[in-house]
Amino acid sequence: MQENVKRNYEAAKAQYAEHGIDVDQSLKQLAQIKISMHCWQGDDVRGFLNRDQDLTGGISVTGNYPGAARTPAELRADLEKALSLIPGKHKVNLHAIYVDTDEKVELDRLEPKHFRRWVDWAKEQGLGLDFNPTCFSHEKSSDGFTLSHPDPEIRRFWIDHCKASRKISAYFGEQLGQTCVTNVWVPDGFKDTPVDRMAPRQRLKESLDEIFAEELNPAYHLDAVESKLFGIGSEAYVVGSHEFYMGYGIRNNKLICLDAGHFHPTEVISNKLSSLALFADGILLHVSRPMRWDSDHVVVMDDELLAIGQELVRGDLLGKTHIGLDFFDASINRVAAWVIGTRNTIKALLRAMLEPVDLLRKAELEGDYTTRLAIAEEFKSYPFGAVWDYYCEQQGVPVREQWLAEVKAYEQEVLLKRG
Ligand SMILES: C[C@H](O)[C@H](O)[C@@H](O)C(=O)CO
Ligand SMILES: [Mn+2]
Repeated sequence: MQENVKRNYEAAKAQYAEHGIDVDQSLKQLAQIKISMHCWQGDDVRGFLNRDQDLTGGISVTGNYPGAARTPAELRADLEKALSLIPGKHKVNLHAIYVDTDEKVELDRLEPKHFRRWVDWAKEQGLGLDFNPTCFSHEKSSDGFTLSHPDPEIRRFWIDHCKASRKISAYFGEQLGQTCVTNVWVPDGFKDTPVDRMAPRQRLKESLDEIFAEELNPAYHLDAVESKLFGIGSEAYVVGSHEFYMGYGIRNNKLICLDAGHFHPTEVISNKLSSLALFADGILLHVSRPMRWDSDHVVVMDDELLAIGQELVRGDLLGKTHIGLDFFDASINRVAAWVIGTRNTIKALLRAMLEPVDLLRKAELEGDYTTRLAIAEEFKSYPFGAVWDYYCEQQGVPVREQWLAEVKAYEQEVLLKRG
């Protein structure tokens, strides 16, 4: 261990201890938290199933930074590089289009065997896996509708795809001995004001009921549903709105997925967690950074990220929350994007764990808002960075920006050699 890292850590630990904060205990807790790192940052949400298909579904990736992964093997190598620079043991979140098989197979016919190589790799790396049906970037979603489509044949295709996805998820869970969360997000919606808001929602509900009809072992598989306010091309109306999935998830014991970019621009998901936690079985987060819209920028240490960490820690919600990431930026090195966003998410949790919550809560209960504000502000400059450095060193990953040199070397040696 670097001498200065250890020395700074001991000094920081003593400062926190003065307020009753057990830093070693916090680091033990932090090491238990798995972040689900989304594979789609590695290749701009292209996948391997229909590589010539444009990205659709009202989401968009901009930038042309060289080195995007072109094959499952390249994507795994990039993920490995990123994960080697992030402290802790985590999960990788796959979309169905990231299937790794030599067979030509359609989305509704996918089977666990088509993902065997991913499972072998995850076992080898000691990782968990999460999953998502891909209800976009396909000819059968070209008019913007999938599970709520008025045509029963198209609906059937997407229902079967989602059912197949649950089987794959259960297989992941069984093989890896840990829960696989499978998140259903569909882009369905209208660009302009609809006449009938009810019928598509009724159809979506019926499709979901059929998809979830088969009970699967929750030790290995959990379902989540993700809402959205608007997308590109669904500005006026999204079938799977927040109210729709709040109702659906609570009534049917599904995890409710909150994506940081899926609400009104001044609305924050941190303020929703405590309410949702009182009524929902569990929560899935898509930690993202909306820049004026659902732009999926790389997660940085901003107020909202810290607020999410604080809500999870203060509300004791880490046990019922699955933390996933959802950003995609093709204007910077994609491995660096993962490292920055994932390290920040973990760092925000650490910052939240190093706050004198009991003291702040007591001040609030007593109506002493002066103390609440004063202490909260002073703690913003407490030496959490020294604790973070120590944690990185303890977990065997680079301290501070030292990881960047490794990414730059990987860029030279691997990424820039891709055509
Ligand atoms: C690729 C993801 O499934 C997608 O980003 C979804 O989670 C979403 O957030 C759509 O806006
Ligand atoms: Mn999302």
